Amino acid sequence: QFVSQYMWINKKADGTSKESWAPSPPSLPWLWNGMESYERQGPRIFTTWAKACGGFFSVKLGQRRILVVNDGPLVKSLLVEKDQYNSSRVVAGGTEIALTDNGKTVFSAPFTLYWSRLRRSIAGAINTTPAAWFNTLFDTQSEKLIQAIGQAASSNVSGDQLRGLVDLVALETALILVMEQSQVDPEVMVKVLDKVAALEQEQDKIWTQYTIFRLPVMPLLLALRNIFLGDPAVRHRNDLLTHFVDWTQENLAAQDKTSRGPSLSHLLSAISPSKNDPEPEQLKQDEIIINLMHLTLHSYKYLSTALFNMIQRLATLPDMQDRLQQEEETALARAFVKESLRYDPPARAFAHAARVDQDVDWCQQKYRLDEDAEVVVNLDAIHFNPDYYPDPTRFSPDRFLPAKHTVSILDENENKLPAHDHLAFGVGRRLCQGSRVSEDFLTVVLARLVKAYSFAGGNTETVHRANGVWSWLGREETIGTSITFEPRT
Ligand code: HEM
Repeated sequence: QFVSQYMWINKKADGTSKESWAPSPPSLPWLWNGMESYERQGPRIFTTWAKACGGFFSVKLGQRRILVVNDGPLVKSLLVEKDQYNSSRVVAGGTEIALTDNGKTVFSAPFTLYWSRLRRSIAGAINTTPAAWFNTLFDTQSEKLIQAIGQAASSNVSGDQLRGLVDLVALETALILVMEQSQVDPEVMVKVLDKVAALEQEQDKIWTQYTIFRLPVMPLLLALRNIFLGDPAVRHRNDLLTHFVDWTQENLAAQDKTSRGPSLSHLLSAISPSKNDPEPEQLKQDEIIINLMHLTLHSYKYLSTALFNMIQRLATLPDMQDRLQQEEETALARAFVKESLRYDPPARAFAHAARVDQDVDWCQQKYRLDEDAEVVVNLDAIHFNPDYYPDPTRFSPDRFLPAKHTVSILDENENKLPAHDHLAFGVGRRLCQGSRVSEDFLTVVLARLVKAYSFAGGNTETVHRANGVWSWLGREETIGTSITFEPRT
């Protein structure tokens, strides 16, 4: 592990020399390398470096070497066509290790027979849920947000207050989707939100960041601290887990089938055999609970971030509100959601790691990609490529209205046709399993909100947060400001 984390072996298995690393940004400071710039700017700094080094480059953040991909077709080649070689995950840093119980959740688990049962069950739970059940849920949750805004002390809702309301609705939606919990006391939800915030603060701390970026000596110092004082990330995680233990036990004690179909807790605790796996070893109780918790937190945090981003932006666009409000169908609302996920994806970068040493072909050159090296997909560059998204810095939902003659952002595009898709939900084997449900949820909430209120104010400036409880790459969110909501009569 030490060798793979701190040193790279320069020979191939056959004894010949490996290719060189892809070009790196010039003049980065010794030891820290690109770490400080990344911490300040997030993935936007990758786009700056891409201008100097090209669409595929290599950089060290601290002592963590990553390979950054800024080009859709190269993403396809590495993470879709060679997905069996490039779909593992490196779990690093106290909070990520604690939250995944050292790589045991779906977000980090490898693609072995044992863990593939987990993915099958999650997909099964989502796919067997009738569309009508989702429609009712999304209508109810939209109504709750509309009412909560209406009950706010004044029609001018501050940024923080709106974020709190969006957080509550997103957390409740996630709890219903994943944990089947539709009656959670709002006070308990506030406690859960506070505990997530405490976990995130832990991830923000400088020593956690130093470990993530593999600065020498830090892992040793942290291990010593944990021996004498305990690991704060584990403490916060266990604090959160108490709720999930209770909810899972409640679910398992209740009837298996509801109007929705089998519950995720039941599916995970009694996995049915596939043809390759006639007698599956069942997941252990602690693995089930940590997965349910991670999935709930992922769903909550991303739905909340995406929804808050959208409301803030829509508040700045009165003409778009008029168009949306007149719409019978939801095609424009859906296009708005897609454009918002292109423009402001909650995860502006995500990483898959290589399972084997290999060469990468890029611009008639071969570059090395070693086992355990991380391939980081930089959406900040890919989602703003003018060859796929004409006039890319203009926020324009119309580009996602159904049209002929479009391409995928993952395909070569000699004719410069517009793209019909985005990568906010990832790609390849690790593609987000909640992508369809999430886009549906966001579309319904947006369409209903704009029919209930006209709103003004809002702010579209975003900020990079180091704390993504599921990933060292953090997340990007709108800072937000107050919005005035006027009920439509
Ligand atoms: C706006 C909302 C959401 C966004 C932006 C989002 C985004 C993402 C991203 C970027 C990944 C990593 C993909 C990769 O590494 O290629 C991911 C993974 C995942 N997401 Fe989501 N997600 C959202 C909501 C949800 C919801 C609601 C669920 C389920 C109820 C869900 C389930 C998953 C699962 C299971 C994975 C792990 C896939 C794997 O590694 O096998 N997501 N998501």
